[in-house]
Amino acid sequence: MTIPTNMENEIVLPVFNSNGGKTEMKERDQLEKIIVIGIGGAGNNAVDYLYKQPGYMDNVGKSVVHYIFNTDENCLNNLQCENKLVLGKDTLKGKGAGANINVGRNATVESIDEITEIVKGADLVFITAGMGGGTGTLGSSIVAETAKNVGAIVVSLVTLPFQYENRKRNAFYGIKNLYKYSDSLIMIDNQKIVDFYPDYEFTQGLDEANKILSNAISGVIKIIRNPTTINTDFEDLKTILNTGGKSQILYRSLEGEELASITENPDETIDYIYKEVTTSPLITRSNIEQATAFLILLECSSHFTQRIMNQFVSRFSRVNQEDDDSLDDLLDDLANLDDEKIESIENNGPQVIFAYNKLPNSEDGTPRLNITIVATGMGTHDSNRNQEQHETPIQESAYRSQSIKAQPQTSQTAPKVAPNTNNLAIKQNAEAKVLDTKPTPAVKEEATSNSDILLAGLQNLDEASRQKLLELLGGAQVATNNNPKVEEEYRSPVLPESNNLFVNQEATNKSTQEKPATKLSFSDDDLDIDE
Ligand SMILES: Nc1nc2c(ncn2[C@@H]2O[C@H](COP(=O)(O)OP(=O)(O)OP(=O)(O)O)[C@@H](O)[C@H]2O)c(=O)[nH]1
Repeated sequence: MTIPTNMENEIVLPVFNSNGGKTEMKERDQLEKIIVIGIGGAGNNAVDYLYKQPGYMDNVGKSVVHYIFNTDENCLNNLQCENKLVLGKDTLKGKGAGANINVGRNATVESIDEITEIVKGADLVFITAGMGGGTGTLGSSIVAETAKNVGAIVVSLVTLPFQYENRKRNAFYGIKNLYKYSDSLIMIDNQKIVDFYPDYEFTQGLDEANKILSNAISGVIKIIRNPTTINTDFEDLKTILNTGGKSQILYRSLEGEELASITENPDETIDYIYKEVTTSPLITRSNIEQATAFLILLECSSHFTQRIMNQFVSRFSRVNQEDDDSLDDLLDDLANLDDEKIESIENNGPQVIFAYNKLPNSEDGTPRLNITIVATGMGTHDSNRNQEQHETPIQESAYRSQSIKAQPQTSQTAPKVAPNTNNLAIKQNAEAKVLDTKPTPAVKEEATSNSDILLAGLQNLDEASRQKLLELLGGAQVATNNNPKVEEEYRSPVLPESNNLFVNQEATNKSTQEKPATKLSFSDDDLDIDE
């Protein structure tokens, strides 16, 4: 990808102050539009950490739009990021959601038109939040759904609560919803901060988690934005994320003693690097060995020779050199090479898209390595790389195929608050969003940590709830057109009393060929609301 230098093609993005009103305009070029949104206190802190990363704002951060959303206006005012949105300001008057996920969700829904305006035209949206609190837990999935609605790729990065907070249940609701609207979901387990850094001062420990969140975000942006010797771009990221399954973003920066033996003892050093990269202490289990596709950016000093690079990347692609020998017969007989013979070539290993950038050696001459990996396809049944065999995020969702790719924002007018059809659907779905999926006893027995419970739960619900969701979305989008009753319900800060929040039964019946509508039962009693 070449970065355009022609400033005539600039587009203009709206920037909000803490009142949700536009205060200034910023100019960007016509690169893919990338937006980073931190929602709730933890999400805000992660974006703030990103701002503080040395060199980030002077480099790739310049071409990215950053926002912080929160119900708590004070929290927003204390942070560096200039683009701020107070959620649910009319109702909450800038006060926080008080750890009540119902309040946080309604506040986000109240601000849905501003959020839509912000994500309009986005190609890639990062959403970061802490699961378990009032604002970010369900607010994040509403933002994610809105971003999917404009056709963006959504990468979500969240923290799981400390065990002592007793917020696992809320966190589970949040993760479950966010998972549906995310092309990639990365989870950092706060509890592991205690296990890995028991003697760190409290905020220093939190910063370790914030560092991982912000490194993952900046690593992916670098893959897209930084011109590299072997180039990668946004399309490469899309190819990898469209492989389907769960995905993981890993980042590691290494230098010094541990790498010093890379030229004398490459095998041992590569073992060390592989372990360092794939076992990041705070990230929930990644099962990276199950990945079916990788996007790997290696930025390294001159110590990393062709041979070493080949050995290292082969660890991920699981290439067996003998497989390549079997191609000799075909190469010797090129004149008779027909499609059938080409079809017989097996692509057994994961797909790997590789980017490389040379780094200067460190001052004392020792090696340096920054590695960013987007791994995906974990949890799909077929680990072969043939993409057609996977249910891709785009293929699987009628909702996504209906999504409208918005045009880049070119107007200088303030964001409108007129409701649109997609927003109404989101508002409606937000009410029905939380399914009744308490972890089964079996899951509880197996689970040993926050992340185990959450991950086991996600795996459990996946197929059935996805189907339910598709039915719901198919009906709901048609149904909510100009339905003032629905609009009114969504404006309401509290949920309707009815347990059955599936609003338009008639449309759903039509969309499911007169089968009974899928009922998504949900009441406030299902939520673990600390009041
Ligand atoms: N790693 C990390 N986790 C955090 C940080 N701040 C909060 N958390 C975690 O995120 C969870 C949610 O907290 P917040 O993000 O502050 O909550 P919120 O979404 O703003 O919700 P309300 O405060 O209730 O409006 C907490 O339970 C913590 O586990 C942070 O700076 N770093």
